[in-house]
Amino acid sequence: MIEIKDIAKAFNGKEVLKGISGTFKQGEINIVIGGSGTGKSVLLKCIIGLIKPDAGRVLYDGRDFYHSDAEMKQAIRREMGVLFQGGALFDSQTVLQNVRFPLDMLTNMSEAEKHERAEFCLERVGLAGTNDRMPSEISGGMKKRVGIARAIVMNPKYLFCDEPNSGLDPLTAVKIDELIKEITDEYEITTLIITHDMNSVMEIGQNVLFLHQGLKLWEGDNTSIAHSEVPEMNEFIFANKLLRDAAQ
Ligand SMILES: Nc1ncnc2c1ncn2[C@@H]1O[C@H](COP(=O)(O)OP(=O)(O)OP(=O)(O)O)[C@@H](O)[C@H]1O
Repeated sequence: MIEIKDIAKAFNGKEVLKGISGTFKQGEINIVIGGSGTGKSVLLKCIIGLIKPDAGRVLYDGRDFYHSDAEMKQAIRREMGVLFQGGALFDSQTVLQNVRFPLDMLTNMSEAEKHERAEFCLERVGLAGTNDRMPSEISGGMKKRVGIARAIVMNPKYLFCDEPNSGLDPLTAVKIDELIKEITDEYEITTLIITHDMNSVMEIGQNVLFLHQGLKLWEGDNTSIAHSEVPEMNEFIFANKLLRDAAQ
């Protein structure tokens, strides 16, 4: 479980996050949604330690990240898997080398163990047999899968996905969502996704936080989202005609 408490962040006097709190439960898909520029990426970066918030706390199973010593911070970092926007693969490395990269950097496993673990993760995401392909030789959906394999290679307790569906066709996007959900269930991971994709929210969002101009305006599950009485959120979700029609 991850708890965030009153996270605030300003850049050059401009408040981007104005005190965000929430709880992300283990084994669940937690989604932060909101329009462009509402602070989703900054919040994610504050949670994973890439940007230090001006105020607030981030608790990883009770361990206060920003009030931990270097050793504890390092231990928490090793429990995180991150799927970066666009996959962020190394173009000059093969698929297998990309997946085993965290093992090379952070473990002293033998070559055979690293190979076996990376291959296992590639199989788990449906990419058996692609070890030696280069990122330029695979599709956008496959790149996301490689990114997921790399994010889970260290067996994370916490999985963070930044816009996992960006640039994918709708069918591939659904498959990626399903894969993230399956992996979350299977390994009981605390998963946090940031997105503006309402399809993901409706498909897999078990706990959804809506951000607007640096504030959390709504929180709930995907079954109650269509009945929200928050105007800003209704405007955001019903921008999608299909959802508008479905709600009538
Ligand atoms: N390092 C930074 N320095 C200054 N301003 C920043 C920095 N990072 C983000 N911002 C500002 O913070 C605001 C929120 O940005 P953020 O990237 O979190 O939005 P977002 O909700 O993720 O948007 P999008 O969905 O378009 O990615 C924006 O106005 C952005 O310009």
